Amino acid sequence: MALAGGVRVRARALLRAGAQFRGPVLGRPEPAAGGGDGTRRFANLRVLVEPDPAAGVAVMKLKSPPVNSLSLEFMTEFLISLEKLENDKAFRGVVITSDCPGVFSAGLDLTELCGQNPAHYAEYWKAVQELWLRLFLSNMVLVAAINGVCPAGGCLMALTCDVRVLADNPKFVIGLKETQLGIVVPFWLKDNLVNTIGHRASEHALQLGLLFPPAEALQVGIVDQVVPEDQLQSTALSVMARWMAIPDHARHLTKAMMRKATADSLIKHRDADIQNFVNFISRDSIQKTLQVYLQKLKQKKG
Ligand SMILES: CC/C=C\C/C=C\CCCC/C=C/C(=O)SCCNC(=O)CCNC(=O)[C@H](O)C(C)(C)COP(=O)(O)OP(=O)(O)OC[C@H]1O[C@@H](n2cnc3c(N)ncnc32)[C@H](O)[C@@H]1OP(=O)(O)O
Repeated sequence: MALAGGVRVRARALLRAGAQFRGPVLGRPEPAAGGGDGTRRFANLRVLVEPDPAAGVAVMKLKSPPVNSLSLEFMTEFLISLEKLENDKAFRGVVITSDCPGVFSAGLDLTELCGQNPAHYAEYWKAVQELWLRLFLSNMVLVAAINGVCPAGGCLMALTCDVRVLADNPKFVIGLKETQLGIVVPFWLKDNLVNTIGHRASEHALQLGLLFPPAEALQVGIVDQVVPEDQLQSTALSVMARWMAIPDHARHLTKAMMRKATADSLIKHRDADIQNFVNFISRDSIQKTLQVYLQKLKQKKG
């Protein structure tokens, strides 16, 4: 699936501005881009990709400090990296994890949702839809190695994955807390949750805006495994190895079959969903609530 129009334009702008794959990452000298040794890492500004072509797997590390919030730039860069892996036949699986200590992703970037104009909200929501669709319909096996708090839009990303492994730390809660912020999850994210944990559990989780700590997350089924923090990466890779043992075409066709109806319901109503979002987020009452919330977050330290 190709990037949607607005996101593609922004992607091109980012690439022109230099957000392409580059050699040295984390201060380590590496072969020049295109060196072809098959082992080097590559990165744009906010996503670090560690490829292991021999295993057919890449680890994507979200590194948009402080909290990996889903800004337009971050989502665009993420999708560029994902598309690059999708287009490279060497890669059949991706582990998604965070490079920001204690936070997988804080979800939608609240500064993108506050005090902007309708055109911006429309562009932003289109990018959120695109992020979800591209992950949800990915040909590759996606394993989320959740090494931090994972609320709302962070959970959205994790829910698109085939498997979620959560590090066992009571601070690492996961869930769709939207109602606590006075906002409502879109129907397609609700469907994604229902497909994952069932209808009744979703009703409770969504209405109450529940954030599940590890043991509860496992019990309700929003994650598949909880492991000690120091075993997260190795567990994610061994889960991946199990999935990689299945012939790709059969696995992928099965995944597509299982997910088609849920994805189609958004694909058929993308414009209406954008309009709905713009109308909702532009309301004075919603703007006020989000601004107060953002201010509270900012004052936390002070
Ligand atoms: C069609 C449908 C119609 C309508 C639907 C409308 C909307 C639906 C959207 C549904 C999908 C998803 C929604 C969302 O994702 S909303 C965002 C929800 N996220 C949160 O509530 C998390 C908020 N953040 C936190 O709780 C903490 O920051 C966190 C992640 C626990 C980390 O804590 P800590 O390490 O202590 O870090 P700080 O809190 O000090 O934060 C550091 C820094 O980051 C800023 N920040 C945090 N979160 C966000 C964010 N989500 N967006 C933007 N900025 C964020 C924070 O303000 C601090 O900034 P500073 O300048 O002070 O450094």
